[in-house]
Amino acid sequence: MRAQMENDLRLESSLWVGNKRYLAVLTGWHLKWTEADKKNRDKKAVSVPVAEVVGVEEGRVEILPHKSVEDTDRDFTVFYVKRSSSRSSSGLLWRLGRTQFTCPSRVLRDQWTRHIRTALKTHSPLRPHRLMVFINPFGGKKKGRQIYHSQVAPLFELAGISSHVIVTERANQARDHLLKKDLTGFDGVVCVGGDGMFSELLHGVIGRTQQEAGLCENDPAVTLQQCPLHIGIIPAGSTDCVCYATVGVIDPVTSALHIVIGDSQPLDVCSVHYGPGQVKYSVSLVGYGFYGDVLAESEKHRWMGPFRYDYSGAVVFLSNRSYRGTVQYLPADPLMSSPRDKTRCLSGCGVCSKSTEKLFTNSSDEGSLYSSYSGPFSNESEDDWVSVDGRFKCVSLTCMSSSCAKSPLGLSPSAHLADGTGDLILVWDTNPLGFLTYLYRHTTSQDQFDLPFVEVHRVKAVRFSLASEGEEAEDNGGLNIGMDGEDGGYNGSTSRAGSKQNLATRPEGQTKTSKDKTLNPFMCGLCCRKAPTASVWNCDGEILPFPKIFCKIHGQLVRLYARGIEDGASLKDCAEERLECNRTCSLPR
Ligand SMILES: Nc1ncnc2c1ncn2[C@@H]1O[C@H](COP(=O)(O)OP(=O)(O)OP(=O)(O)O)[C@@H](O)[C@H]1O
Ligand SMILES: CCCCCCCCCCCCC/C=C/[C@@H](O)[C@H](CO)NC(C)=O
Ligand SMILES: [Ca+2]
Repeated sequence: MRAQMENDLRLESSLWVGNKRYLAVLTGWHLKWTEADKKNRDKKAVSVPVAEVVGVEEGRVEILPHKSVEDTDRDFTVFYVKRSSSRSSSGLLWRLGRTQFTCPSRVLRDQWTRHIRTALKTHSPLRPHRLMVFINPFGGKKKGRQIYHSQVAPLFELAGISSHVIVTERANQARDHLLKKDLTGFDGVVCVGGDGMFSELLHGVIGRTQQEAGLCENDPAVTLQQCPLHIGIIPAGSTDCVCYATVGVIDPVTSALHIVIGDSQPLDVCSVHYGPGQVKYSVSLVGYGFYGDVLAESEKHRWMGPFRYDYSGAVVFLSNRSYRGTVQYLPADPLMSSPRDKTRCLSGCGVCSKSTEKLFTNSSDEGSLYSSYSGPFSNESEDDWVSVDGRFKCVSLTCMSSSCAKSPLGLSPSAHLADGTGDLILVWDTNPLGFLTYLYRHTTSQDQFDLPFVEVHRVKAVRFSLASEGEEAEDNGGLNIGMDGEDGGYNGSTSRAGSKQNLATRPEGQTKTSKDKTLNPFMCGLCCRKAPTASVWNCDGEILPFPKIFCKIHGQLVRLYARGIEDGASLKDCAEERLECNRTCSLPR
């Protein structure tokens, strides 16, 4: 059947590109053209997977930066994905490649365009035909509209995608639209903005899917239904962490091309249950302590634009806070992978593919992806939970590496996009220099987990609650100085929650005295106020002012128009220094 289709689509002709003659061959999977010299010996050859052909047009056509069409009888123009490596990021930049072919006759030209279009339909079933696009005109540097109209819309038009564009007028408009309005006929939704806009789409798409399935998303016991609508991200925000961690570059053209060719990347999602029966979703960071405080501080300075995070980071760092609490987690299967295994989740990741088989019972059947998910944990008991009690600088949970321009390897460099787990990072209270070392290592290829006051666990679920008032009063608000070890390092232990050996594992050396305070050069008056006893949660850039939460990772709950990070030159540098590639398939597909 497949061979028959392959044969029907096959086309082979001698065509001209400029003033050179080429042998052009279209099979079901590739379009290849090979330069032929006078003796017909092969010279230069270009091969483009059909899956990466963007479109074909009659005549001599140009799209970017401006559209121009010369309507000639014997010419056709093929547009496709062309890679160029970029040293400043971890992935590869994609550009629109273009080749103009001249045929000996109009009949042959029409045969070529027809065959290429049929091949696209046959081999790229996930290419979108209709998209709903939400533009946040105020995200990042406020260039969302311009980015969409100049760099993205022409590509959508070339690929024959019809888009319904909504420029938002208020926060949560995109989310509400997805929850309430008619979405019939749309293949996917796209946001032009930052992580906050992505989060709106995430909530809208997940909420809508559960509504339609008659499921109560607020109930932590419910196994959520996979979302059929794909999400595309055109980066135009401040951090653009989700885009960076799933594509490897912050580049609107690259992201638009991933959408156009219908790439599909499953993504783990963490549901965060808080307050009286409420839920939020996160893919990049559920963070308490430092990251919560930075977000709360940065919201006061939105007018600064993307710089607000640097400013607030410095303010919060200088205030040197830490918080007491109890963290409980359900460990993931250690045989599958580990956050310290120094691998990296790249396009075609083997760990994620193995997880697909585990997460979905009939993974060989594509249609079953949305129906037979077995849930993040069905067999575990209370005895499987591990409980940790102490004073923390920050507690972070991330479903993916959360790499971004500031931290090219991310919060957890070996985390996976679609393995059904998250990485829980506990940074125990330490002195300012120690914590600065931890933060600084995010910006380099040094291992931020190789510090005595940091631990990381691959998990399926997490609970957090504040210390009781008595415990908190006992050791509130102190400061240390000096590097790790005796003064601030962690030497606590953990216990199984269910085994009731429990808790009280406060790291030694963290008793705060007034003498410590007088020694601290970072005080600058900021700490003279009584330190707050509770922080807030940062849920992908949104503040959750409820300390007590329950988080559960839902493997591959949504799908993005992306394919994970492609191995680029700069990534190779990282790999040589510290990380090994665990990709199982070679690209392009
Ligand atoms: N028209 C609008 N007016 C005000 N706020 C909006 C509007 N449209 C969307 N928003 C909200 O603005 C918030 C921030 O937007 P966005 O994420 O696009 O940019 P950012 O905050 O600069 O980037 P990042 O989230 O990557 O740091 C989002 O949470 C979104 O809910
Ligand atoms: C001395 C240098 C210190 C530099 C510290 C760099 C630490 C970078 C860590 C970045 C983690 C980003 C995680 C992403 C979070 C997003 O969900 C969220 C929304 O955009 N962004 C923020 C900043 O909260
Ligand atoms: Ca994951």
